[in-house]
Amino acid sequence: MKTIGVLTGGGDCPGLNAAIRAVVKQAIIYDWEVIGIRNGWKGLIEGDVEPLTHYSVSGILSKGGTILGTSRVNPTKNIEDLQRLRDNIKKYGISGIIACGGEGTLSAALALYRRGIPVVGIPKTIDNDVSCTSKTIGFDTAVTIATDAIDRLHTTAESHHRVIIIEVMGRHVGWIAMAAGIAGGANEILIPEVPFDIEEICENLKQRYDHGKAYSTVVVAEGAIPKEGTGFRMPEQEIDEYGHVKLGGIGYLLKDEIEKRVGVDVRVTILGHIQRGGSPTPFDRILATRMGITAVKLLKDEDYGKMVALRGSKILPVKLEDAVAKLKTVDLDLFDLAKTFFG
Ligand SMILES: Nc1ncnc2c1ncn2[C@@H]1O[C@H](COP(=O)(O)OP(=O)(O)OP(=O)(O)O)[C@@H](O)[C@H]1O
Ligand SMILES: O=P(O)(O)OC[C@H]1O[C@](O)(CO)[C@@H](O)[C@@H]1O
Ligand SMILES: [Mg+2]
Repeated sequence: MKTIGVLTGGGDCPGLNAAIRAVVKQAIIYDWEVIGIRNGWKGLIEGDVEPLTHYSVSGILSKGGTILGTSRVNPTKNIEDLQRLRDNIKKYGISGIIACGGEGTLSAALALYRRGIPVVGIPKTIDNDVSCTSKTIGFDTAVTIATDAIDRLHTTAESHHRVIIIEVMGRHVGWIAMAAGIAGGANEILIPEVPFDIEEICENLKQRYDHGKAYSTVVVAEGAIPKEGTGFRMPEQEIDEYGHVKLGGIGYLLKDEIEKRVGVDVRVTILGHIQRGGSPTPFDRILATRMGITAVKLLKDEDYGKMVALRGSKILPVKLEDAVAKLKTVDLDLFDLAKTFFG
């Protein structure tokens, strides 16, 4: 009999509960015990844990968020926390840890693995920016929500002959913007990987009006940046308690520029955390279920330091160090395809 621990770290996303449920169900088949670690690595440092049984995971498959809670705490920040974490692993008899997280939480998992802690990772983040896996848990749901929003904003933009800017999440990468932009037929898509030229965008929008298309939808990732020397100034940005730049608001900067340069009525919708809430899509439920089960199997094989990944149609292990070596940025061939529909 083994005892394993499971935690969720970083921003929450739909599908985490489906993964936790799968971990618990598979562990029960092996006759193992599962300890739920509350609020990411913080719970392991503080010894904030709860046993997870059949009953604790009953009815959570379709529920958004994470029943375990989450945080962005770095367990390797100081030696004292690291020691407390080790003491708690010993205290609760944990022989393997499953960490569900984005590149930050998984980098911490790798750092712990390198210090001898038996850990495997499950990639989750609406941003879809973890390498070595074609999809992360939560991305499909976020794209579905953003596409629905674009569809709805499209009809009102058309009725009022307006430009509507839809700002979506995507701190370092533009996967949500690109996927939802293509699916929703956006007239412009702005992503962090390809700095934008405000003059070019305004020219395209003007041309649409000249050609009788008296409305437009513009999708912008929150982390989009202007091309240098193109006359678009970004304000100073605030930093949050975990050292992340506080994003959100590029849509309003674009609005001012477009109104000034094109002379049309512009409205802005910032989708924000709506993209991270609510029920996961069937795709995310299935992905999370498969990943959760495979992660437990890796612990059974004592195949630590790995992350489960979607490779083609299979869920396979990859090295954590490869998964976090660099962010998975947008496929620029796909972005080129999206450009066919700009203007
Ligand atoms: N190289 C690293 N080593 C140890 N800890 C790290 C490392 N990089 C990031 N972290 C910790 O992981 C936390 C979570 O990272 P982050 O906030 O990026 O979330 P995430 O897990 O990537 O999920 P998401 O990006 O979807 O919100 C960070 O706040 C930081 O404390
Ligand atoms: O929950 P917070 O701290 O506002 O985090 C927002 C960030 O989290 C993410 O949603 C990733 O989970 C980013 O796209 C976004 O920038
Ligand atoms: Mg991250």
